[in-house]
Amino acid sequence: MRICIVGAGAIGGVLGARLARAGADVSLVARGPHLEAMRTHGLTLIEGDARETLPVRAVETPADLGVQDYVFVTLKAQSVPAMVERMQPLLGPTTAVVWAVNGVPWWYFHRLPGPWEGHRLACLDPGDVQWTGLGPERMLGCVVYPAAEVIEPGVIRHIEGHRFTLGEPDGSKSERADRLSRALRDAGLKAPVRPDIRTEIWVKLWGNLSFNPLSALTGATLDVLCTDPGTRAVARSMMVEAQAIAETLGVRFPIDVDRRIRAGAAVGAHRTSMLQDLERGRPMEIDALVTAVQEMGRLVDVSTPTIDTVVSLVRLRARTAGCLAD
Ligand SMILES: NC(=O)C1=CN([C@@H]2O[C@H](COP(=O)(O)OP(=O)(O)OC[C@H]3O[C@@H](n4cnc5c(N)ncnc54)[C@H](OP(=O)(O)O)[C@@H]3O)[C@@H](O)[C@H]2O)C=CC1
Ligand SMILES: CC(C)(CO)C(=O)C(=O)O
Repeated sequence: MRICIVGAGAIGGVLGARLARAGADVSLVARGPHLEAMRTHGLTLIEGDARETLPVRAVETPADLGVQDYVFVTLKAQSVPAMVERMQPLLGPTTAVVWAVNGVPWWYFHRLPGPWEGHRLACLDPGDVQWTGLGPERMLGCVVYPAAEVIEPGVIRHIEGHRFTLGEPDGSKSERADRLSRALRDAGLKAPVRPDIRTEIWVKLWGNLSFNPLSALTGATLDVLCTDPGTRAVARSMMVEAQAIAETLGVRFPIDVDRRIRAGAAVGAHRTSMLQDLERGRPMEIDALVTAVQEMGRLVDVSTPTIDTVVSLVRLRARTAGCLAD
């Protein structure tokens, strides 16, 4: 089974190191000093007090690798369109593309029974580049629960979490999802296959759509955002608006907003990935995490006053810091 990880930074690095350690046929696509470090010294994974360096196959050009059985996308959402053409040599007729990216996926409405089946979200896939170039039928949903960080080139700190929940967009039980789940389990990760991946996406997204922009606006860590009465109230209102959108689209949340906020607080003094991107002067993942939810609100006629306010504030924050993705 040939597995490729496109965008092997923090999350892709955890996956790559775990799969390589388990003896899987895995290749990593990366760039810059991080790629050079992995080529020269191997990929170092730090988990708690354990530090291990593994030899990995790491390349800059996907064409060097040929057709794969599974291609994990672990890029930030806004980096994917520019990679679509370069990914073509990895894709054969049966290749599954595992969408391990936070936020609303561009294929959200693919095979979603109901009036919006096949609808395209403009802010996520302008010009349908991903829809045409990757193809929604290749997509296997994946909700990423671990937290990780590239602390220096070639070195990943896996902070917590082991679950990569998988699911087919049409909710079917498939051999490709089961096979990948077994491979991830063999690598010591948790990879349950769920019949309703969109519910999982929304539960994770609840936190990202509110905590991430609020952290970028305030500089606060999760524990503070979730307990300060002011930011907690703003996050809660955004989550309630998002819940109304998701429920209109048929999602039934297995937990309530307050439990989700408590789970965020329990992560502790963590700087969200959006805050980290802002601090490092990197493009912020605003559209997949927040703007797409606003766009879905317009689609299903649910008003989103708090989300609208936060979108405009965080976009301006990103623009003034030079961190607005193109
Ligand atoms: N980190 C975390 O704790 C969590 C992240 N997520 C989600 O997972 C996804 C991945 O995030 P994360 O791993 O943190 O992101 P990272 O930025 O650490 O990893 C992405 C990697 O892709 C590389 N890259 C970007 N463009 C290209 C290109 N054209 N060619 C080759 N390499 C490229 C980046 O390189 P460069 O650095 O040079 O840009 C980077 O190394 C995101 O959607 C994120 O929201 C989900 C849960 C937790
Ligand atoms: C906070 C965390 C790790 C989990 O919600 C995350 O997804 C992010 O920082 O973007």
